[in-house]
Amino acid sequence: MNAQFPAPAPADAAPAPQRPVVLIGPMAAGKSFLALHMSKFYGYDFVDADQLIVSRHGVISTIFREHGEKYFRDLEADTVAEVLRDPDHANAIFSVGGGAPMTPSVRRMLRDELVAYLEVDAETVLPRISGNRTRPMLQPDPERRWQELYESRRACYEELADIRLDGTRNRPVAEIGADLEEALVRLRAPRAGRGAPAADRSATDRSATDQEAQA
Ligand SMILES: Nc1ncnc2c1ncn2[C@@H]1O[C@H](COP(=O)(O)OP(=O)(O)OP(=O)(O)O)[C@@H](O)[C@H]1O
Ligand SMILES: O=C(O)C1=C[C@@H](O)[C@@H](O)[C@H](O)C1
Ligand SMILES: [Mg+2]
Repeated sequence: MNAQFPAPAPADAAPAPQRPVVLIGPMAAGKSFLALHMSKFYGYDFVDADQLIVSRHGVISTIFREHGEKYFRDLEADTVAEVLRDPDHANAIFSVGGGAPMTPSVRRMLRDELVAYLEVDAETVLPRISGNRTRPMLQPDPERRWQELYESRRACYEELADIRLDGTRNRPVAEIGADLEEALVRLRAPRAGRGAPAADRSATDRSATDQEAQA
């Protein structure tokens, strides 16, 4: 959980500049699909770390084969850092690869960002990756490897999540997207003055205050 978002601000402070929303979650959860949907239906910019890497360095399986995983992780960390510091991407829904948050430097960056975690179950994802021969991290047994990876990464996703999105039971992307938009509107709404009586504050304002108290 990111203790710094939303940042506490006095009532008369200028609004914080908009930041991208970083979508995390396991491989084939639907992060890129959701980010694209958010750009089409809600007007966010679409930015995807894997796509940027492919456009600049070629296909991921070849990068892994020719240079190894560490080389890919370094490219990935550089790409995430570049997008996060680019003011042109301030309005983006930014999907990152399933393994990106496992890199310590990426994890540190994401602790200061607004992070949405797309949670899924094996029943939803296994049909999407069954028989896959191109995802290097899933070889040689995609179904078994996907489950092992999710188990080992789940705690990290949970730790970083400001927003948790339910992508289980093959939920349609339109429903997941509506949940994300609703969460963003709530989190980004101007907050009531700190001195306002509790009854004047919305449930989200109260839960943000509770989060600060626990941070
Ligand atoms: N809500 C959904 N309903 C049906 N199909 C979906 C949904 N979300 C994603 N898919 C399908 O699942 C596949 C994987 O989705 P996607 O590429 O978006 O996953 P990802 O989380 O970005 O994975 P990676 O970590 O590899 O980048 C795609 O073929 C996509 O069409
Ligand atoms: O989960 C992972 O480790 C990966 C996920 C993909 O999005 C790609 O970033 C790559 O195949 C590695
Ligand atoms: Mg993707």
